[in-house]
Amino acid sequence: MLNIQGINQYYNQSHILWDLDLELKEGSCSCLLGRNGVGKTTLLKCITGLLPVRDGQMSLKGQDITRMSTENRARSGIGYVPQGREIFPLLTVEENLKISLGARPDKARQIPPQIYELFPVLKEMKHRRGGDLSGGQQQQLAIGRALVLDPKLLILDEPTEGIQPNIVRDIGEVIRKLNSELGLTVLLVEQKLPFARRAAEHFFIMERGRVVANGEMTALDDELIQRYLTV
Ligand SMILES: Nc1ncnc2c1ncn2[C@@H]1O[C@H](COP(=O)(O)OP(=O)(O)OP(=O)(O)O)[C@@H](O)[C@H]1O
Repeated sequence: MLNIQGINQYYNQSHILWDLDLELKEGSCSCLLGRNGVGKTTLLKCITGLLPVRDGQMSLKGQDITRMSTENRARSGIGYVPQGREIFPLLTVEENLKISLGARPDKARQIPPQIYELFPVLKEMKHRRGGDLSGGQQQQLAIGRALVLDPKLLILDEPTEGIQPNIVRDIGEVIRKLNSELGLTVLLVEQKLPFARRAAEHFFIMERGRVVANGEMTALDDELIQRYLTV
């Protein structure tokens, strides 16, 4: 459903992504792995349109999105939960969720009830300011905000970073549910291997701006871990 072919990306003169290819199958749940600085976040930002690619091609469900704006990619079905969550601390939980409503093609005015069903804590706290929530609650809010747009592909950048273990478990369950029950295609960047193994069925490993290995999560063995992931 997402097809990336030969993309190159630069920060000024620094060449970060090198002829990178990646393909996500419809309904799959994949984890992007790799040591710090190999280009994982950069790749996610290229997929969402936050960063331009110099060349190469990206398509979503057959539609060329390579030069499409971030807003139009969101409307086309790409949901993004950024690293560090980036919620609006002074807006309430409800306002944080409503901000995305304007971009829905159907111009819905109400927050889809499913979001409060997935994250009951957001309903309980809907009048609280985003900045007053715990890290785990803010992460749930960031995922909820991405879901407001009813995405087909959900991209999450380190969703468990700095979050207490019981909430990490909840987030893992929500990701599984979104993928297996609601059919969303999921791509996440994750440093915690046990979480990655539980949440995703496929892996992609990046090194120096390229995808150097990929496969079923069950094939992620000690040799690959030693070679590409151990610090
Ligand atoms: N805004 C920027 N300007 C210049 N260089 C950048 C910028 N953002 C990232 N880089 C560099 O690009 C490279 C890839 O960074 P990126 O954040 O994509 O890696 P990553 O694999 O996500 O790492 P991490 O696991 O630490 O988040 C790194 O060398 C980083 O220093």
